[in-house]
Amino acid sequence: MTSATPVLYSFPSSDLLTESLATYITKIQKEAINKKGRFTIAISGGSLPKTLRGLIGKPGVKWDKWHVYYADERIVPLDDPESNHALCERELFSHLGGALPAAQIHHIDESLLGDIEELTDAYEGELIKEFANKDAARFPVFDLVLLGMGPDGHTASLFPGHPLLSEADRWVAYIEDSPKPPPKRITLTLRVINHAAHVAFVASGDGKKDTLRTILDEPEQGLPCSRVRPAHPGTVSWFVDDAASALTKYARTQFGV
Ligand SMILES: O=C1O[C@H](COP(=O)(O)O)[C@@H](O)[C@H](O)[C@H]1O
Repeated sequence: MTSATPVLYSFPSSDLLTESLATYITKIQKEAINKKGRFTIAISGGSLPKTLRGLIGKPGVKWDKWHVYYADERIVPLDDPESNHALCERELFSHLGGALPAAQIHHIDESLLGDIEELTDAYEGELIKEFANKDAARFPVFDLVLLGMGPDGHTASLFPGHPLLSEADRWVAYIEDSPKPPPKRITLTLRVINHAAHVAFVASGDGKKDTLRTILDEPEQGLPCSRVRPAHPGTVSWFVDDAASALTKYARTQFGV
């Protein structure tokens, strides 16, 4: 089975990056809705939610068709500053005037914070409700997964050298020893990410340039981000700024949809 080759888009400013990312997401959303009447997306936390501001007020975004999941989440209350859901609420959802129904934003069950195994099963159950039997695939096929890139090359809550990278069965898995705080998290597994129709990474700033070079120029090092290669006909794109791409020799593609 062939897997997608990364496509690199690099932008001179954060405004251009966010605008182009919004255009890209809107296009994928339109294709998904035309095909099946809904759009399934998994969103990361960290610096990513802020880069989605270009979607706010953008014509053509059909929020009522969105079904949002988290690529990873920290095991903290939903209003905790460490929560990826809280971050997405603050940066995006709270600016939509209720256009994206709350029931279509699938966050962790806060009543299960004390039992990470049960919480993980419950979150996997949310995905099963959406995806099981829809396309007869063993793994869910998200229309789009949006990922960040940590300075150590981690993505979602998949960390370099961690055994979770080899999880072959689960859709959602938990980690209790995350090297980046907080230690307890859940994450989509690499298998799920690599079954998505489209995956897009977003990374910006000078602090990311060494890691981005390793990921794109030396994929054989096997950093988690390099291991994101959706199977054909899936795609993997990188939306970065010129500061982050300053060291990579990887070929740039002119953005245009
Ligand atoms: O801990 C996390 O880190 C990654 C990367 O974050 P960034 O701030 O360096 O962009 C993020 O994608 C993930 O969702 C988050 O839980």
